[in-house]
Amino acid sequence: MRTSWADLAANSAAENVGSGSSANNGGIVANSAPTRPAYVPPHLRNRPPSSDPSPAPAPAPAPAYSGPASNTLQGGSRWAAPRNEYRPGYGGGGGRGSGWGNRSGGMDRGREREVNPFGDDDDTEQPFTEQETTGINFDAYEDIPVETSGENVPPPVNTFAEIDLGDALNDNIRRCKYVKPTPVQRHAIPISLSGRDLMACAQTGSGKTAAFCFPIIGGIMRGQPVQRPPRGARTAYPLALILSPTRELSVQIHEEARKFSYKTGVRVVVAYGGAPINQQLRELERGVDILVATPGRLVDLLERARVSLQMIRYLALDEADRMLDMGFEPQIRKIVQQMDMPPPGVRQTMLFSATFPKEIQRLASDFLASYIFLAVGRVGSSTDLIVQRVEFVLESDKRSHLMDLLHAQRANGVQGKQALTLVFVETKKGADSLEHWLCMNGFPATTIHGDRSQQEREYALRSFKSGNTPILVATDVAARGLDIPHVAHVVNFDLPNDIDDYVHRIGRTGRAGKTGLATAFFNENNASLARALADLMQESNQEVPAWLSRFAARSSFGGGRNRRSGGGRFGGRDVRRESSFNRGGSDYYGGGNSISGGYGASSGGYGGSGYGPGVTSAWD
Ligand SMILES: Nc1ncnc2c1ncn2[C@@H]1O[C@H](COP(=O)(O)OP(=O)(O)OP(=O)(O)O)[C@@H](O)[C@H]1O
Repeated sequence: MRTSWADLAANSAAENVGSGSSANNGGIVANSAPTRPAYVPPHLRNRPPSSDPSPAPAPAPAPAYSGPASNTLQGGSRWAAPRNEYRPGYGGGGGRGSGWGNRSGGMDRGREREVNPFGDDDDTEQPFTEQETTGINFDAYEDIPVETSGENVPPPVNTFAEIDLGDALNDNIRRCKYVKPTPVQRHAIPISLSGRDLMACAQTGSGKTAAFCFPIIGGIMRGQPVQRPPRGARTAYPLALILSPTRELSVQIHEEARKFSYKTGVRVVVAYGGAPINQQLRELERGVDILVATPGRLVDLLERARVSLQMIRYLALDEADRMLDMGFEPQIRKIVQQMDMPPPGVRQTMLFSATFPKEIQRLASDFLASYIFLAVGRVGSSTDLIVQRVEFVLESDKRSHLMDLLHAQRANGVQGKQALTLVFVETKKGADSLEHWLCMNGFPATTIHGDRSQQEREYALRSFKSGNTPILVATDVAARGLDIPHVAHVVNFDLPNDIDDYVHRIGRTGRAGKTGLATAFFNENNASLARALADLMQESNQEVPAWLSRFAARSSFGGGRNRRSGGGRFGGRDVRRESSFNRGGSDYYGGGNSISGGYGASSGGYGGSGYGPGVTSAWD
């Protein structure tokens, strides 16, 4: 028997409230070094002060795949700068392992102290142990069917210990309290470490960020030494590029990547629009191994010749389907195909998302070479950890209905604390107006949308995360990727037109094994979404109201980009399995492998009217 939504909210709140503030420090951590330090490439960092700065190349493990590892840019003589131009300066240390050369060992030079992104001084000597509490409920993921396709797929691992990530990175995994890899990590990390290109689809909140960060950081640590331009050069030459669609998501990925790369000697820099470019330029001048960026700001930096992509070995697109849709595709093509980035097969490319429409998969194959397709759970499915409710609410009743929900939630709150509630609306004006109305009615709320300044956006997010303002009214700018602990309830005050957007929105709760609640207000205006919504809910074992089923039966296949129309429940995975897929021989499909659970034939397809309306102005 189902409990009431208020009970669910209370339960969810109990799980989500009170395990300490997660206030976000936000943005780039300013370094307090009095003088500007020289950039030191990873292979020259962490050497004893008296040692010869000329590096002995790290003995890189023989790669199983001859792609990026044989990159002619690696260790090449493109840059004739004398090696003693580089001076140790960026912190590092702690490495104990063999086979990781001089990248993981060493010490802080005192020239520039690496800020501890964990904000503590813990030591990390304890081994990985199952007993440690991480808050993640792995049982929730055990039954998820996994499918891979492509040639020679490397086998998954069960533990981090099985993966050769190096001591420094392993220490950081412990600091993050990750005891064992999530399913997407179990599969994706060995694939990426073997050098293969990857298109990976896994549910929201299932740990995709680490799945692409670990192989990049590990790869840079053990890669061949790279010679880059001398100190003081104005152009930065990152080895890895991680692109994401929003500023806040780029900031978040940067924060995560800094934790994972702490004391590895790998330097991560973020560049995104709306923030002063000068500070970002200064960070880039100090050197960058991994650049996390939004496309607009990156194009700006490329046009100013402040960043060159010619040494890129790793390209990761987070929210890849969004990055390749109509709104972003031209910018992505410019960055990836029309500047100086090495082509597919030379660089290694990783695409990650919780949703991967087929037309986007087809497009994405332009950026990949002989890739492996990985689906953890059905492509575009929502996690069963989220209890989904859909209620029929007329436009004119939405505010009072929201008020009822919030009152009940407050009454059921834990220790008088309002659980964090994220309310999605369609327009920026609508967001401001609803925020004002909520505040007037005694519910502290803030907003995040594209008309707010970046400072306001970051402030709003911090205030929400810390619980100071427990209601955040947002447009789709907050729909993807944001990992905000303790969000107990997502309300779709206005439903999106696209079911994939709905999947990402509700995915702001029910993350990392925790449960969550999502409530949608539905009325005639959303009829085109009815079928996709009903199918999605059914797939995730949710109660579908009879009235929604009637709407779904009435609605034609034409609206809502109904990805399930014409397909079986588990149909529609790797597009290469479809006979219609033909990229002129530039790629191939090497067979499929369903690891657990069975999938029907790939007969699905979009019955919808083409890809959605493109990008709303909320996006960066
Ligand atoms: N192996 C692990 N053990 C414990 N927690 C983990 C592990 N991997 C990731 N997490 C945590 O799970 C949460 C969700 O991870 P992440 O943000 O990478 O999800 P995601 O799959 O990228 O979600 P989305 O699709 O919404 O972008 C984060 O708080 C992260 O720290």
